[in-house]
Amino acid sequence: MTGVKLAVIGGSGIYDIEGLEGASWQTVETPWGAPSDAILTGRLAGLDVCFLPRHGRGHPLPPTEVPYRANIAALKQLGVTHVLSVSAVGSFREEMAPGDFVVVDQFIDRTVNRAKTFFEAGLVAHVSVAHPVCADLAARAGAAARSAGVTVHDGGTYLAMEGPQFSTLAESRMYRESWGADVIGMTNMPEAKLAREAELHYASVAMVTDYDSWHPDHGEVDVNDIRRVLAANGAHARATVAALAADLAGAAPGACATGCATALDHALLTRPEARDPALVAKLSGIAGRVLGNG
Ligand SMILES: CSC[C@H]1O[C@H](OP(=O)(O)O)[C@H](O)[C@@H]1O
Ligand SMILES: Nc1ncnc2[nH]cnc12
Repeated sequence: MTGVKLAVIGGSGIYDIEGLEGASWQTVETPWGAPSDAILTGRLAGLDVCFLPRHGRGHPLPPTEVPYRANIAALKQLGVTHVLSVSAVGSFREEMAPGDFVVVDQFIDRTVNRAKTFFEAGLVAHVSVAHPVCADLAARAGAAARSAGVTVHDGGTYLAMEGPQFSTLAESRMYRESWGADVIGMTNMPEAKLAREAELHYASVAMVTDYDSWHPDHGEVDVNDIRRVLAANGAHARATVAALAADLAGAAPGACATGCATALDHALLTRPEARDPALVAKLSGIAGRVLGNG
């Protein structure tokens, strides 16, 4: 297949992927600084694949300090078209049990301390994130996880919190009972929004590690419990990525129904004569398709 390049952003507990042919760690710089770490590139099941450990190898970066813009910009610079996030989450639903994967289809963004857009003063853009994940990539990711033997839930609302502390009991109950969230994590926002601005296909597989703090039989969240579930899930995550790569290599996805690759078509609001030339140049790697400087 031509043109498809898959990136995997590995969350907590996933700092590497195995089996890449010709694997090498590449250092990448972007106009928004360095990404979380070097990026592993190679081929998997016949597909060009990149891997970026979101928190860096050894997990030095807390969720607030992850350089989300640099991460997405670096992947775009490497020619990535499709991004799969693999993340640890707490569950608000009895049936979404530790060990299960939830293929997220909606987000509630409660993060407050992160740069959330590539488009600043001098070039304003408003993309739609009504449908924040690529429906086609999400369906493929769900099928890949099922083929790896995982219990998969198709669809779910991911509440992105700032962290790094876990939620209070009152917050946990509110997110679950009043807000209708299904899972909670600290990283998929603004990542998904930035991926949309960069016209990348983005999907998120949320690996349930705990029941947050609402569940009467499970007590509080404990990082040690999370670590244990993550260790058990590592093989499932790797098998999911391998199956997804094989699927993408075997069937050329056309334009997706979500419109990820054309998100900027009608998004730029600043008139050409009012644009900041320096920002226009800075954005060439993200928005060159519509700015004409890509
Ligand atoms: C290890 S528990 C909290 C931590 O794990 C998740 O990270 P990621 O989404 O990168 O897997 C969660 O969002 C928190 O950052
Ligand atoms: N309960 C939880 N809250 C926020 N992020 C998480 N990551 C894993 N479990 C979590």
